[in-house]
Amino acid sequence: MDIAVKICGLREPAHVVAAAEAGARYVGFVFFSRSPRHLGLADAAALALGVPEGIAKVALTVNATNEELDAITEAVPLDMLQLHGSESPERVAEVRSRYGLPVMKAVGVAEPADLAALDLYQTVADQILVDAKPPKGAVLPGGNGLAFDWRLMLGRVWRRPWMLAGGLTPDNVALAIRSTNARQVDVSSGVETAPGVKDEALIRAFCKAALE
Ligand SMILES: O=C(O)c1ccccc1N[C@@H]1O[C@H](COP(=O)(O)O)[C@@H](O)[C@H]1O
Repeated sequence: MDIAVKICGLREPAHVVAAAEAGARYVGFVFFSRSPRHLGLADAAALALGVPEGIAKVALTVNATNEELDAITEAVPLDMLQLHGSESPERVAEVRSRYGLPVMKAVGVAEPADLAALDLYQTVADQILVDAKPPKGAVLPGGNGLAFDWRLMLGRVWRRPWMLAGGLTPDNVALAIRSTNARQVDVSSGVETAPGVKDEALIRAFCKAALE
């Protein structure tokens, strides 16, 4: 089975190397100051330069303004924008056209009613990211290490490529793939030893479990 892995929230060159060597197809950089994974522009630009050809560099933003997105896209060589806030379908379409980059829109899922948003966003985004809905009052809209009930995904078909996220770890990613039929998986906290602290061995273990 051809599975694509995204390792999100990278901050260290050694972790980019580990992700690349382990077969990840996407690496994510977080531009959200409240996240322990937040990167400044200069650090992100330097990190992006070390990403091997063929691995997509994804900028994760949360309700970013045009000014913020202008600064990010001017400073950092990117292949995709991940919109992880409450961006409307119109805003997703605007960002896609303004920056000429593929856009992946994240949608938080906790119950069947949440899936309707996926139908809507697939009409304007290049990809959709199905993540767990954050708990009420959470500081972060994602990256909380929280999974949702994968049975909600049974029988769902979308016309756009989609990625499964939320609480994935080296221990559960194979089951998550089998349970949801996902062809793409995204992880952040599941390959960390503390919030924002990635671990090479966990990155390699996650990729191995997802890809074998
Ligand atoms: O990782 C973050 O800090 C983050 C901040 C704001 C929005 C999203 C964030 N991460 C994304 O959340 C999902 C799930 O992460 P986890 O594996 O459950 O920790 C994933 O798509 C990350 O890209």
